[in-house]
Amino acid sequence: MPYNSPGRFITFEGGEGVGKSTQIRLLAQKLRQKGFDVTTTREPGGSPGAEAVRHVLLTGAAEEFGTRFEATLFAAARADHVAQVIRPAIEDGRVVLCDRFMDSTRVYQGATGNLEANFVHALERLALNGLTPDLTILLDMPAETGLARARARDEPKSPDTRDGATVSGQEGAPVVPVSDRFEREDLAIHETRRQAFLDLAESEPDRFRTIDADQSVEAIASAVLIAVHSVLPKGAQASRKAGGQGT
Ligand SMILES: Nc1ncnc2c1ncn2[C@@H]1O[C@H](COP(=O)(O)OP(=O)(O)OP(=O)(O)O)[C@@H](O)[C@H]1O
Ligand SMILES: Cc1cn([C@H]2C[C@H](O)[C@@H](COP(=O)(O)O)O2)c(=O)[nH]c1=O
Repeated sequence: MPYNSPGRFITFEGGEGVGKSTQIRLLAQKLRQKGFDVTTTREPGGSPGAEAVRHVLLTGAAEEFGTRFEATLFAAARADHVAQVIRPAIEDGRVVLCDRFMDSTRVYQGATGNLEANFVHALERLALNGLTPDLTILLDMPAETGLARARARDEPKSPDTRDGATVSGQEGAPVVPVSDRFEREDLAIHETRRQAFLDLAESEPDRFRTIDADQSVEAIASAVLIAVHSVLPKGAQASRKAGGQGT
């Protein structure tokens, strides 16, 4: 998105349970207090069509058809999400905060799903249609710690009440199982994903900011805010109504 447009697109990436939803919620609150109009969303999902596909992907119902099939479903969901929600929100001058985006496909289906790079790139080009995040926050921590957090979050709750099954603005979205099909994979695979995210961040230093997620919620939130300030439109907050409603 051109920097003379007030809209911004910020994605959060990282392994399981690293605190993406927590930080998006806190950042959205902070930005709204500053007067920005904020849209929070997530992948897979974020639009009615994509939310329908989310359930198929996360239950593992598509797994038996192979990684190409799953990756194509992720891309179909993303294309709808971009067209129906993300691009219109950015064009409307909103700050869009998205929980996972194209880098999750690069890592989960590409690096650990053994999908050929040209297949991943072709899907990405179709789904994004020219859009790229202004900033990607990578929350990094040992996979074991993130998984433990995710499991502690999920365990005491029934599948129907999982905190985090929906993100702000997605209430009423289809319920997902307590742990998704990817989360259940071996620790070694999750460690490979961690390294693949770090490699992506190193290869695109202008887009990525990597933050140590093995700190207090507050310390991470401060680091996130500093990173986000570098891409926010200067002076835009003064011209926007305080407390703008995100979806
Ligand atoms: N800095 C932190 N320290 C300790 N616990 C945390 C921290 N940040 C988040 N948590 C807790 O860890 C759990 C996972 O956090 P959260 O749901 O935000 O992660 P996530 O990255 O969105 O997870 P997922 O990958 O499963 O979507 C939650 O119970 C949350 O309250
Ligand atoms: C966008 C995207 C996601 N995934 C995987 C990563 C996670 O295991 C789940 C999403 O669940 P979350 O815990 O609610 O973040 O889906 C993927 O494999 N490929 C993707 O493109």
